[in-house]
Amino acid sequence: MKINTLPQEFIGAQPILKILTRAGFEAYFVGGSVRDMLLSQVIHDVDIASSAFPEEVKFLFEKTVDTGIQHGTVMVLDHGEGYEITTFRTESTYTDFRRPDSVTFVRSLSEDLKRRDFTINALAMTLDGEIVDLFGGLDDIKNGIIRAVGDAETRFTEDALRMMRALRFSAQLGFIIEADTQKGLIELVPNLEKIAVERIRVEFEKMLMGASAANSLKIAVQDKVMLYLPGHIGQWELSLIISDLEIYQANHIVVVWCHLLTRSPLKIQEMTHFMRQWKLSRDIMKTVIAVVPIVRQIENVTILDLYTVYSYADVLLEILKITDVADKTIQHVRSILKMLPITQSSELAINGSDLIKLGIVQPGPRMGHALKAMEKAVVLSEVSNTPEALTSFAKEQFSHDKN
Ligand SMILES: Nc1ccn([C@@H]2O[C@H](COP(=O)(O)OP(=O)(O)OP(=O)(O)O)[C@@H](O)[C@H]2O)c(=O)n1
Repeated sequence: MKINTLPQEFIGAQPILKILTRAGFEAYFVGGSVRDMLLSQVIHDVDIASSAFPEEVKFLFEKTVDTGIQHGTVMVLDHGEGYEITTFRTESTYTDFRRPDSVTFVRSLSEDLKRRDFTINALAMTLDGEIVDLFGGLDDIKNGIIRAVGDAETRFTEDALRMMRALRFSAQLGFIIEADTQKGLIELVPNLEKIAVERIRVEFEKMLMGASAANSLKIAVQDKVMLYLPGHIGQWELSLIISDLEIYQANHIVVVWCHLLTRSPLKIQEMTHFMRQWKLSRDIMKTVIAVVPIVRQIENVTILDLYTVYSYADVLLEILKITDVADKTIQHVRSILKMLPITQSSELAINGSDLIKLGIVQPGPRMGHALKAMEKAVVLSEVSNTPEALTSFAKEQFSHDKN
């Protein structure tokens, strides 16, 4: 198969491939960029794989940076753009970054492609758009299948994170996981415990933001993946989360965590412990701690007796259909927001430069604090949103502050 009109992202990198091939090396576009182009998705980084060894790449190009030389990756700088060139290699180098592996460089593209995770990620493309498909990746893209390259157990043993990647790609692309690949996953899922939490978290978050998140989470529950992830989310909460995700998915990682914890019965202290287990950033933890109690109050979530739910399922579902809890909550939040004097800080009647002109606050770190205080006072209707009211409020509050 040949792609006649290459997307811009590849055209910019074509001169790099030309230099490599003219010097007698093989060079291809590989990995996610080729997959995303074929799926008409946004192309992120264009990766290049080559038979040239790192020293040979550095000899051929004027400006290079050793971004991952021990793994065979050199970045070439060209017209302000950076392109990563990785030498064809055999062993998996995807294991935990805290345990650097030995890498064997090879001169053959097929050796390189066959140690990649899934057929859809094991496609290569030549400089002029010819697709190299050694493992049926094109058919799998057409038919919507996540299939390990060769033997699934071997691929998952090389890097257990690939099991999370299978679920993540399945959620993002709406692809099914092929039977042998799923069998390998079920077999090797305990190996997830050996993987750094940070790596698992990235895949888990991407999975939950995918359009088919509900389906992937269902598989994760059925195949016991959830048992090997940090923290503990109970069966009942998981089923709630899955049914939420069937309709709507988070568009940001903060929303992912707020959603999960809203559905959990954890108290604040326990939530902090759970989030530490997942090694979430301070910022995300702070947001979750602020947002979740509010959402819970609005929804008035109660912990239900599972057996009662089971016994009265039909009646309960009918009542829920009628009361439509989620929709009511959204309307409630919207009506609260509508009643507030402002919806964002830019609507404040005076701004930072007004405060400077009035000589109340000097430019510097106190400015942010002063603006936040004005915003909060207006939102809580302690001060009217007029220049006069805000000026006297600011004078009273801040003019004695030292800048
Ligand atoms: N555990 C992994 C990670 C990556 N890869 C290979 O390395 C390529 C690049 O990996 P990465 O940039 O992590 O992911 P992408 O597939 O590009 O996907 P995304 O950009 O959506 O993360 C993949 O396509 C795949 O061929 C792999 O075989 N095993």
